[in-house]
Amino acid sequence: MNDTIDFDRYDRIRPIRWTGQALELLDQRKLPFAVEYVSCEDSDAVAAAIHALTVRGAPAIGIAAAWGVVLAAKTIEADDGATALARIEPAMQRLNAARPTAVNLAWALARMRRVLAVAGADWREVLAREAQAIADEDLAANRRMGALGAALIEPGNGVLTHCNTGSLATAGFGTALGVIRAGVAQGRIAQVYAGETRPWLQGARLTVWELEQDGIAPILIADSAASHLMKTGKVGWVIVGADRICANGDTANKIGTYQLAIAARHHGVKFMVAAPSSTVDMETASGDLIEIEERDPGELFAVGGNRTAAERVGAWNPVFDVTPHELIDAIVTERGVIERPDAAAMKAAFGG
Ligand SMILES: CSC[C@H]1O[C@H](OP(=O)(O)O)[C@H](O)[C@@H]1O
Repeated sequence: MNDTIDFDRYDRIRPIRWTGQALELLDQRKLPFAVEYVSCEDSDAVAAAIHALTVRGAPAIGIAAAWGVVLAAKTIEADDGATALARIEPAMQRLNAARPTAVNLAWALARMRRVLAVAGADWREVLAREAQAIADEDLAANRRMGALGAALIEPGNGVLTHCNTGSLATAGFGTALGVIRAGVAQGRIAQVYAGETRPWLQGARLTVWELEQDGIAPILIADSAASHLMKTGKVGWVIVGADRICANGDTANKIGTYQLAIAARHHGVKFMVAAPSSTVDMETASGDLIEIEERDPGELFAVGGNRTAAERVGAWNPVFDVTPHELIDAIVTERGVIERPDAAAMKAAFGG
């Protein structure tokens, strides 16, 4: 076992590219069968890309929104930041409305507002520097989280992950998938199991693709096989990401996470949430206050454009759920590990 991570091998995918004039997004609707970037020339194109899941994943949508603000600045005339802020606010509201659950979107926009409000005549350059800083800090946070989370994993076990929390969902390396990459690199993880993650198949399409780029061979399972896998004793940890972690540790994440946590506790499997501090929302007291995004029921009727459901059927498509903090064994951020998270532990770690 070693404690080094070869980032040249494990951190090569970049879903978001800033050209200086436009934002290029790796189109995650088309992976793994096509690797294509789309170019966003204005902030509304970025908002549309976030809503359409062209770019997705809590940290990644925050980063994309920050660059969306930079694109919006191209259309604004102002001599200082405060004047620009008033004029750019409508575009920021449209970016914020793109998706409701991941706090990173609002967090990134609030950060852009803070620097713009006090900027001078160079306010456009200030915005661009802040967007780049948000991306750079996310990458550094993911690499630190990887090491902190991997250190919790006893060597020799398998791990199960859900959805996609890798480079595609962040500035690079990933959150939960970063922990898994680090655990594999250090020889701690014997086998990675990936849940397909219906209906959008982030696991089957994105996580499997990412791991294959690293030379890691995951085993794909149906979402409905997760409890049965845990019963076999082959998995020591369930490791997932987050879209919003509340002041008491309740965590919103991809739909299906909650039932994984229930099954994990029943089978004595440990449950880890890995997310940067930009996903922590100390303003929201508990998980019942989180707005859960519901998407087009049509996402349940077909896969890859091929219908899989009988005709004339209704559907309900919430795309997140909330795992109560009592079912979480560890929350890992770049600031450290919170074991058995609750309101007191979160306050000690994040203030508020
Ligand atoms: C590090 S990504 C966090 C989070 O975002 C994903 O949701 P979506 O694919 O709908 O953007 C999923 O919940 C991940 O765990």
